[in-house]
Amino acid sequence: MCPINFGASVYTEHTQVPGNTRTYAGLERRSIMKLVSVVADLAYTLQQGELQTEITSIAFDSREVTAGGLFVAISGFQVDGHAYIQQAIGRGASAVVVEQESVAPEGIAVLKVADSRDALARMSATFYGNPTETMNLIGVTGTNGKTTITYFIQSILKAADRSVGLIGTIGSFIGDEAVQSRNTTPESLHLQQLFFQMRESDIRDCVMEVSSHALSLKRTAYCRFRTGIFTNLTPDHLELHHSMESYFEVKAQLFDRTTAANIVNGDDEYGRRLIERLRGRAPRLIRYGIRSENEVYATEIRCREDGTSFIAHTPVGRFAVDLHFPGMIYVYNALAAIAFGLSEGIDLSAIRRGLEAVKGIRGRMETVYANGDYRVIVDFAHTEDGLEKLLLTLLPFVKGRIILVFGVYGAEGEHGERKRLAMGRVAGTFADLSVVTSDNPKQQNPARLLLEIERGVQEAGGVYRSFLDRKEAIHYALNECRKGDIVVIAGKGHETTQILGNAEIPFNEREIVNAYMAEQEHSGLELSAFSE
Ligand SMILES: CC(=O)N[C@H]1[C@@H](OP(=O)(O)OP(=O)(O)OC[C@H]2O[C@@H](n3ccc(=O)[nH]c3=O)[C@H](O)[C@@H]2O)O[C@H](CO)[C@@H](O)[C@@H]1O[C@H](C)C(=O)N[C@@H](C)C(=O)N[C@H](CCC(=O)O)C(=O)O
Ligand SMILES: Nc1ncnc2c1ncn2[C@@H]1O[C@H](COP(=O)(O)OP(=O)(O)OP(=O)(O)O)[C@@H](O)[C@H]1O
Repeated sequence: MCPINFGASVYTEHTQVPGNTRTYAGLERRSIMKLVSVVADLAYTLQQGELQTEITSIAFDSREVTAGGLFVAISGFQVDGHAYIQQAIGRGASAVVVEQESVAPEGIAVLKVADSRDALARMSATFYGNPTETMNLIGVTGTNGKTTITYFIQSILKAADRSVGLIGTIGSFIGDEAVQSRNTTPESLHLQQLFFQMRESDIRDCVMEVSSHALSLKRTAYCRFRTGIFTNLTPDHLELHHSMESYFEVKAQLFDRTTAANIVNGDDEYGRRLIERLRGRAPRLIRYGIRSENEVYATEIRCREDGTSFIAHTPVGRFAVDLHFPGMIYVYNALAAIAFGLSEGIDLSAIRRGLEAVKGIRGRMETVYANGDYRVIVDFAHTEDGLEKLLLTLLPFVKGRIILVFGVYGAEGEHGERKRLAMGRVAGTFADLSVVTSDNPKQQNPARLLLEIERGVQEAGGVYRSFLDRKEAIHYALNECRKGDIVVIAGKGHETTQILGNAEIPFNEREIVNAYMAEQEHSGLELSAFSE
């Protein structure tokens, strides 16, 4: 019997997902497992207490501990979880797992491990009955394109009449039920809870985004992946990985753990390096890309303002596809999903139906306002590569100017600064007007971040204006918009908050744009503000 504890607070997230968002209230089921069973596959030293202690739940946050729970103390980036052991015990924890010498009252079991994050992953998988052992788990990794590919795969599996779970940046789905999430790849405990719930709902297929943070921080340890998909690798998250080499090595780890297929972008520089490494090894390797040397490739690619058509070539036949997304990046993302469909033996007509059924993804090339004269797009482009590809996709279709509103979140220090400079250069090169602003500056000085971005725009000879306040920046861009122009608001995509200091403030770009436009229309100002 597998113990379950889905309290209402098990999964507290910030971003919104579309659909009927699932809450865990009312789902709480309690079972009890002896500590000795929870740690059966764990290397540990028992410092005090009893292994016969009964455990009702696991928590890595003291604020979420419930009576009879097991608290795992993690030394974090911000604070040290060991400082919250007393709080966890105060909330009823009957056992704690630590990686530093810690004191606890008599009667509380204390287990010392080498790595708390790894221990959390191990115990969570055990506690929830190792659900991925009986699942078809597909992991998608790479810098850009993960979310889109997971949505394409979800839709292909649905077209093949299979129930599917999805875990990623915009949120997670247990079948059609949405679950909000904070991270692209949730913490190991939350992952195992999601997998468990999927199995409870008879869902065997699950497609998930696997971020490099997740791989580094052991969130996906003890998950059994059948298929791995690699999209591309361009500079991002270097504050954690320090170099592209170690960023690549972390991503590559996923492909040592797969059992059914590895699907890799053969046109990407790092994809080719991965292919060299995987060639001749099990499991089956499938390369995708535009070039015909790949097993799955595309010809006759035609981009329209509202979509892209192409002929997909596969070892078992070719077929026409018409995507609802404009641009080459979506051809790549679709080819990855096609390769997956093939590896699963799904027939080509279902693959095509699945791809064409994806009408839009929140914050991915999303038109949030349009009238005959101008269009406002929100997109999640937040890397140099993503921003460049977004602007290059739009360039052929814009009759007037591209007005780009963007900021760059990037960590403190040289990597963050380099990212801001690089994205500033891209904006200065391809946008007619850059409106530089803030994007989750968090604890950093927003004015300094803007100066670093501006330097890039200036180096590229771009025209720009800067506003610390993102809402003001959007208003300025909308007010500047003339017939034929496109306003692109990049960086936040699906996100609905702005993080300033430690505060997370509601910030919905769709609402801001539409409220402003409604106001203009109402006051009759549109004639002057949006004249040619
Ligand atoms: C940098 C990073 O990855 N941070 C993650 C990390 O948080 P942390 O180490 O900073 O946690 P902390 O605040 O120092 O706390 C340490 C420990 O003390 C505990 N604590 C804290 C306070 C308290 O009162 N009681 C208590 O027990 C915390 O629950 C935690 O276990 O562990 C947390 C729990 O798993 C994550 O939610 C958190 O992700 C934060 C929100 C984050 O922004 N992560 C980003 C960088 C991230 O992971 N991104 C990737 C990639 C996205 C992409 O592709 O672009 C993702 O997968 O989302
Ligand atoms: N194949 C691709 N190559 C380059 N850029 C892409 C690609 N696919 C999408 N993008 C850009 O990256 C943005 C994010 O796309 P998507 O959400 O699919 O990627 P992701 O890998 O999930 O990102 P993240 O992990 O940061 O959430 C898109 O809005 C688009 O601008």
